[in-house]
Amino acid sequence: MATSAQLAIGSLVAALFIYIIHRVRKLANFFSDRNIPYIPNVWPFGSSLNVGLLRENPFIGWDKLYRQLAPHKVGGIYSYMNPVVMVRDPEYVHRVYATDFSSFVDRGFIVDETKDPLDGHLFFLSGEKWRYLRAKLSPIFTSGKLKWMFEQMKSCSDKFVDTFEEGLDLSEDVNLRETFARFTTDVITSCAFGIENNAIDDPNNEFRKIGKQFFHASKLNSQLLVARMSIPKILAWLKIKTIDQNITDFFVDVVKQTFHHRISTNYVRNDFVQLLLELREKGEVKTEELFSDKSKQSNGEAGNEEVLELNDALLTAQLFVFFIAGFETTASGMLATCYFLARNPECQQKARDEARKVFEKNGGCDYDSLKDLSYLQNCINESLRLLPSVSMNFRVATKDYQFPNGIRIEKGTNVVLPTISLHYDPNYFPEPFKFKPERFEGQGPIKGSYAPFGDGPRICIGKRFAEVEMKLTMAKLLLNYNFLPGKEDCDLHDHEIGALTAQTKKPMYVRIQKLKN
Ligand code: HEM
Repeated sequence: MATSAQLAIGSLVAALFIYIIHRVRKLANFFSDRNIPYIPNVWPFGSSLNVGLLRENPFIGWDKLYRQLAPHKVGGIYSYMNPVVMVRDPEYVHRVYATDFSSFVDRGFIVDETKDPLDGHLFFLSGEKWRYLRAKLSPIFTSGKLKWMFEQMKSCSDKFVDTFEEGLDLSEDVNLRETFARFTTDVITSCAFGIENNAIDDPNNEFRKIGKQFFHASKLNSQLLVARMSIPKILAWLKIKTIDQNITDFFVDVVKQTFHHRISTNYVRNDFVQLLLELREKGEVKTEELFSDKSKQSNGEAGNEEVLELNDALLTAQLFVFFIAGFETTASGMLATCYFLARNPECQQKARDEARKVFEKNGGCDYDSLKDLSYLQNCINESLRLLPSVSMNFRVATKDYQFPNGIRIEKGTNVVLPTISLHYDPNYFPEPFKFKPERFEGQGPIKGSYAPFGDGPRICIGKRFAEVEMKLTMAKLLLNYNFLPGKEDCDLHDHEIGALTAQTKKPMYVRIQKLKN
């Protein structure tokens, strides 16, 4: 005879079993219950078995699902057990990014900045905290402020171009990934932390080592990032950290020392540290531009009510994200631009002629003359189309929402905006694998189809900064060097499995020739 304790345990196990079955069925029927076309789950690996088994880069795997979901405007996929809504139609994508932003404010990360001090940054924060911080930080990225710190960037750029050949074998095909990563590390450490770093010359540079460690392409790394967005509650519950402790310690220490030095010596420098100290002291950074970015224009609700204390921990987290979000993406953009210009010599020559004209007219390149490098800008845009540093963007529905075609999703549903897939879709970019900078002339691509920096109020805050950095440096490189194709092409559809930013498995080799001036 079973005792009452055994009966109780038995009932509990049975109840748990029934609950699990119910949950699994609910998840399995998630899309059919809502009449959303979907790619079934290969339980429990998700809609793409290769992605689930860590045999393929998640975004390249999902790009295939994008094509399988044609012609639907909205479709469903599973990331392991988690349903994710993929928005395929550019008009709908634009709604999620911009028009209906108030229903898609967040990326869906769950952070506890009290436990992980570097997690409380703009990229991860949600809701009111994000709104408050974005409104406070936007004035730091205005055109006026970039002009103010342009000299720091220019001096890194001059040094980089002057020493570009050092350590490179110009008689061989060259992979410039590391070269550009060292350069962009120096720019961001100079402009953000106010430190004259020297990653260009020193392969053992501390910032470079930390950057490499963070972006180390491990399968676990990229799965963790996807998991942080698709199953954030489980990760938070399991207390899984995504930033190694030594990285946290490094940044906390660097920022502490820098703040201390600035305050104790009254040293003033045109950089982000200075602006953040101003923000901490006065609660705001004065800006000369009324609408410094899209977040103020379109969400209108950019909060002023203090929901976050602008303390050292919060400011450290922002400097950390400027570093992490700023160097690898920009290096990847420059690498892609070099690679595609090398394979398109006429475009390269046209960009060089334009740069020569601008530099001759102005006796060099100042901040204001960068706007005259419009063809080069189109070449960079086209390179970021063919290899967007960030392959896909994420949002979570922050309210129940109905798409114009009647599909309804509830608050809390994960949404993916498939940047790379839209960039490769011949409906929006005819002959998608041809390098055609002229696509960006006039009206340019249709709304929602092109978003290497995301879009709407949550668009990349460093877009302008990155564009200035890339344009200035690419122009100078083109005036001094000719880029030729390497022997082997890379495969745009085969990315490193664990890379957080886009990274083709075969390197993007180029050949470099010094120009006789
Ligand atoms: C070519 C270079 C870059 C690319 C391609 C890039 C791309 C992106 C993308 C796709 C997003 C997500 C936008 C969205 O969800 O709509 C983003 C967000 C962000 N980026 Fe960048 N980025 C670049 C450079 C930078 C730089 C230089 C910085 C800082 C100095 C930066 C800081 C940030 C931050 C803080 C966010 C979060 C913004 C928010 O949530 O409000 N990025 N970036």
